[in-house]
Amino acid sequence: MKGLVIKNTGSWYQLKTDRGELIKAKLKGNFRLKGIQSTNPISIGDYVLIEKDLYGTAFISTIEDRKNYIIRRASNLSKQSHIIATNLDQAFLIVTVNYPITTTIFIDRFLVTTEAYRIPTLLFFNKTDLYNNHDMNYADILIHLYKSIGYSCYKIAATKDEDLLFMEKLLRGKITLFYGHSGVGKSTIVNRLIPNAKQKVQSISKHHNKGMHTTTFSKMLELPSSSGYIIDTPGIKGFGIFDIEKEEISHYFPDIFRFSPYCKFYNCTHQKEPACAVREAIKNHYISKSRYISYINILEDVDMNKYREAF
Ligand SMILES: Nc1nc2c(ncn2[C@@H]2O[C@H](COP(=O)(O)OP(=O)(O)OP(=O)(O)O)[C@@H](O)[C@H]2O)c(=O)[nH]1
Ligand SMILES: [Zn+2]
Repeated sequence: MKGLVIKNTGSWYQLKTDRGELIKAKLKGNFRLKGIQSTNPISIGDYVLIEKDLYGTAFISTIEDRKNYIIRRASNLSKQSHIIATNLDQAFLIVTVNYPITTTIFIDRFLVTTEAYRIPTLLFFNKTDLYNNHDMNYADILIHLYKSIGYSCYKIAATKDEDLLFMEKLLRGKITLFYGHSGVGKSTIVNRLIPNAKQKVQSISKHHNKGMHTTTFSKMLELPSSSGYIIDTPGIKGFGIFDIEKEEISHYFPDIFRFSPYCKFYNCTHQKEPACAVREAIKNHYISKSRYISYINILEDVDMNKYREAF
């Protein structure tokens, strides 16, 4: 029997089988995963094969190859990673230009991660009902920028039924990761799309002092009207990209990567090298300065061999 892992409690897994049943399963004692060193060999989003023993207990025997995955370092000191989710079809980045402010560095760090993991990403500018003229103008500038790079962008308000209906259509039949700063409205959106999800919604003032490295087990929430799933990531403040080379970072900035083949040096990092086509493109406004600032920001982390949460 085949199953999709939709919840991990640490000691057992909840699966949705290909027959549509919900079952609990355990991991076989001798189960080993080749490849990534991870604190959790099985993650939500994994497709697994299940065997039942004589007593009817279900065991996960095999895991199918993953299309992609998203990870973070298990803790600051550890070299091990923690897989947050696998086999994602898309990611929704929820952004607000105010209440709270989402910076372009935050947006770009997330986009680099999803580019690296080849996860299509859509941007949703939420809380538009609260925007004044200035907020709306700024949102439009950002939307213009990110659309020109190739990302779909939408203005929404979690309070508007038609916006939720629109989101729901984009979620149908897909596994979607929700991500965004604390307080941008992820739980509000999830609760309205999935009325029995009961994701905690907090007032803005209570959003401080949330534990950054508490190991939360993410879960997949099934949409009532379709075969889609949402992965909410409460408490997770960043993902990481492991083993990335300096020269590789610009590959995950499509707008910068477009120009880098024309740099004099094939391994140009677009900082101080002569005849750099990327810096020339910035000068001529083909690449936005804010994107270059984010690029340098990530480069500096790699330079210092520093693993920082991706944003
Ligand atoms: N006016 C307005 N308020 C919203 C909107 N979306 C969310 N809110 C409010 O913003 C606050 C924070 O929303 P949450 O849904 O808890 O935010 P979150 O992104 O889930 O935050 P974390 O769980 O900390 O990651 C709540 O008070 C919501 O009612 C919106 O579109 N318009
Ligand atoms: Zn260059």
